[in-house]
Amino acid sequence: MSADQEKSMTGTTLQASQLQRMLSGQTILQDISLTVAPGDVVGLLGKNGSGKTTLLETLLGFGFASFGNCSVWGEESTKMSSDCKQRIGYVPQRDELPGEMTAKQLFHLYRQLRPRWDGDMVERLMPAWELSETKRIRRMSEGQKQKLAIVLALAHQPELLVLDEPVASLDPIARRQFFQQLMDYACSDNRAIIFSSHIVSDMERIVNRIWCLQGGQLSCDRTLDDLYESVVRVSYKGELAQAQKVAIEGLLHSEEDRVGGQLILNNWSQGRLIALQNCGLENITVSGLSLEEIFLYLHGAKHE
Ligand SMILES: Nc1ncnc2c1ncn2[C@@H]1O[C@H](COP(=O)(O)OP(=O)(O)OP(=O)(O)O)[C@@H](O)[C@H]1O
Repeated sequence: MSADQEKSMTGTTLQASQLQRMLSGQTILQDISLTVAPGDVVGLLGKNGSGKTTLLETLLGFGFASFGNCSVWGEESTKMSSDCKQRIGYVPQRDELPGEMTAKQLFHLYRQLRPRWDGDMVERLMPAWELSETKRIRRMSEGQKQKLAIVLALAHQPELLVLDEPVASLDPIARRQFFQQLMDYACSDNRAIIFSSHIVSDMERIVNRIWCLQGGQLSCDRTLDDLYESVVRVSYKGELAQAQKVAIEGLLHSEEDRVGGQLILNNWSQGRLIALQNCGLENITVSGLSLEEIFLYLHGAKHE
């Protein structure tokens, strides 16, 4: 193992502290502190306009923070050396591929620029993903362009892979192939992945950490397991007075039926069961939620 590889196994891949970003006089990102370590597969969730693209672009140094700082492998994001950039793969939300070129021409170019180019992977993925090497990129469909952008981002075996809505234009079969490829890629311990997507069910299969952006602020930065254990559905028999309900910590949602009801609670711990029993509730059962349900409840978007 090289010294560089050893360093990235143990060190922090990416770090941001009190990050703020203003655009056209508006605060888009506010007070964001986070770290990414080798082995992290981070899913970035947030409503339209919550700041996901702006955050990813700022972390990678495509724009300057108005306050705070961010760095990749210890190098300030906006001043990264070319060595550092070589270790990153990025798929932007909007296609930025040169339309007049073919994939074959692009590969030829990239192979010269990127020492760790994995020609075997490219040769395997192109037919598997039904991509033409000889068609001009501008004649490709949006989904085909997105797939090509993913191949290009993966082909130099980056240690940090950042994907901004990589599956938005992909059909269900292509999405499955993409996630399989991403899982293979994530198997190597020294790699880290950050990707944003609105398709939460897909994300759930691969990530081990979740970031939620709400109005430009990082409202959640938790491991997936922690989130599953923390946000739960509690079913009960009995009746809760309004005053009792208001006093329940972390209550995200509640609904009642003739014999009892359900509570969706944040920050759940087994110790809280006694407090609910003390409210006179019986037959209390606690069950988990899907990531999509958790996301909707945390955003107050799940209705009775
Ligand atoms: N150059 C800019 N000038 C002013 N405002 C901007 C600029 N770029 C983005 N914004 C605003 O910043 C906010 C966040 O945009 P961003 O694209 O980061 O959101 P997003 O979470 O990626 O959204 P989506 O899910 O729709 O892709 C939006 O309100 C957007 O209008």
